[in-house]
Amino acid sequence: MTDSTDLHPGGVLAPDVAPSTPREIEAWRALDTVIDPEIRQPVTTLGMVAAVEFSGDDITVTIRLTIDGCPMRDTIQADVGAALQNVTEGKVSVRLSTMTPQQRVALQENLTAARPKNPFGADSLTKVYAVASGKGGVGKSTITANLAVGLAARGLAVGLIDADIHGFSIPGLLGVTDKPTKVEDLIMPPIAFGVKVMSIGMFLDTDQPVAWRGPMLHRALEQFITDVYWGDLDVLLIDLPPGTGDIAISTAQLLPTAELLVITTPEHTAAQVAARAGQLSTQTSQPVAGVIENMGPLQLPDGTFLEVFGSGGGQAVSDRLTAVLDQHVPLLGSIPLDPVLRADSEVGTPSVLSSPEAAAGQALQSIVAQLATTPRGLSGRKLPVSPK
Ligand SMILES: Nc1ncnc2c1ncn2[C@@H]1O[C@H](COP(=O)(O)OP(=O)(O)OP(=O)(O)O)[C@@H](O)[C@H]1O
Repeated sequence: MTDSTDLHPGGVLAPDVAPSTPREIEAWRALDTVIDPEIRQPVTTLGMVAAVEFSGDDITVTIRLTIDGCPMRDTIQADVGAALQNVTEGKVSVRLSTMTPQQRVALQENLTAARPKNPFGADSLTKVYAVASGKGGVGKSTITANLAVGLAARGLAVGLIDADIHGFSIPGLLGVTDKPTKVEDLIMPPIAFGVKVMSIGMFLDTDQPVAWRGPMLHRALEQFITDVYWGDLDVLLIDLPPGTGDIAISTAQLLPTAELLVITTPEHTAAQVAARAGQLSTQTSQPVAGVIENMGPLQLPDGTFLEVFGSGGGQAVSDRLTAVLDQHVPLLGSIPLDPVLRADSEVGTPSVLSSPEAAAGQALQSIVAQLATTPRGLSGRKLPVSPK
């Protein structure tokens, strides 16, 4: 008899029927390639495979989902079926069951065992960008959502926290309707376009107004950081509320390696307000990674440009912050006013993917390229984080 204990976890997460024959072991190895979409680890190591049973050439696999009604059930079922196609000529059936409470506790313990309470603390290798603006309506959330999706499309593991608690719009921008699932006390963020997304909006009725004070906002952000299973992220983006409020200070405390991205429109008054938001970084010791101008000149069908919101604001903020902070703060790009970006946002399909040839899509791609860092999983090298 072959010892198969290295193929699967033990204890309560051990399979009901352990693989023993060469065929079963081969099937088990094929299942190693099936990655749970939420946890991003092989279903075999998570204890999600309860049994692999042959009847002649037909094979039946029993998968334990973490919770009943898991939103990823169809994906997991399809991936398991696909992984076993080459293992047998016979029929492949995938049966779904649900973990027991004891199994869920064991899984949560396994997932959190080696994890620091704050996975984005001072020693973290994750690049953290907090996206700030001086005032509302400048397109901060739209840009944050697009940057996250663009970075994920380049193979980076990306998380996105919507900390714009009063005006949360990230779920809509990414078409997320799923609620986060829970494995005991651990929250599994929904995934959209490869990005793990958390928003307070996922816990509220859509029409409910939110009147939260500073300490509650701090606690909400803290929970998003400590109670959510983010896994190993290359990049974490935070969509901050507009202005220089409490949550910006909380971000600096809870995410000590965070760098700011400052969004402004081209007009002079907006640039002044944006520069003030950027200067807050002197109080919180956060470097400013760059400035992004949004709603720049709109190209008309005759090829001329219409400066709806004026011009030069992005460069002005970059110059001002470079002068005031003791560092070069680059203008990372100017995204033009583009009806395509607005229309894509409305239906939850980010332009960076769905309209890369449009004017805004191209500008966003260029900014993504500047922010992209080497995927940690592939390189095994440390990321250039710069803790203050
Ligand atoms: N470059 C652009 N071209 C056309 N429309 C844009 C552009 N950028 C943003 N918009 C539109 O402007 C509106 C405001 O954008 P968004 O909600 O992202 O702003 P915001 O700065 O996050 O606002 P708040 O912080 O108040 O939530 C949205 O309807 C969005 O689709």
